[in-house]
Amino acid sequence: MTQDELKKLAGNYALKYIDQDDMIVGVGTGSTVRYFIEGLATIKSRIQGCVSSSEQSTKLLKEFGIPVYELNSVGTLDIYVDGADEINHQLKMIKGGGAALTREKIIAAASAKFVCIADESKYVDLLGEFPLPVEVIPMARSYVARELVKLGGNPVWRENVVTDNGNWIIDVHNLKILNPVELEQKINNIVGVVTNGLFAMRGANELVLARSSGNIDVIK
Ligand SMILES: O=C[C@H](O)[C@H](O)[C@H](O)COP(=O)(O)O
Repeated sequence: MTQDELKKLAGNYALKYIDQDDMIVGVGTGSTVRYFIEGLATIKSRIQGCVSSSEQSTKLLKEFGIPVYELNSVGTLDIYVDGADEINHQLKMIKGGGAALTREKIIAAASAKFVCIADESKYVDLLGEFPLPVEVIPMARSYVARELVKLGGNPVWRENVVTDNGNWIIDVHNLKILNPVELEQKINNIVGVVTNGLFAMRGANELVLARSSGNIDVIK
């Protein structure tokens, strides 16, 4: 199966988590989530709506006629479904390849359960081969980059990308992330960092993993 077919398989499988009527579902961003949103559209009469993690997902949800709510107007969400750029065996992730990391992290924090949907290529032993995205306040870009070098990384500014929050992204290459929780905290403590793409303090609760064979494994 192609990677795209596997993403679709994982996205459709996650519909099983919409197991009550009138749920408000937290939705992530990206090409895997796109399939989940397409699936949600087929059961939209059963849900109340969604909270969206990006302008891109909001646009798609609205095109499908799915109501989109502000996070501030709803309570704790039962479920948040999102993809990942890398996920390890402890279900800690690197996210933000699509620059949506900050809103994603906020909705994940405000949700009771985080279900990650991914194809097998995302499942890794050690996080860090995928460059770690860091969202920064624009004026802090060079300062933050110098601090990231001190942490052993090779920061590269993702030029021409502005996040939904009006900020910039630095991708940190060559990090061997042996302690994701510690690194997440250290990077978040650099002044000028909005957040970084390590989802380690709050990882996923379940991973819906589409194996290249076409089988789905649910890892908890
Ligand atoms: O900012 C983007 C998000 O963190 C995505 O969840 C992540 O990049 C995975 O996206 P995709 O499903 O397109 O690989």
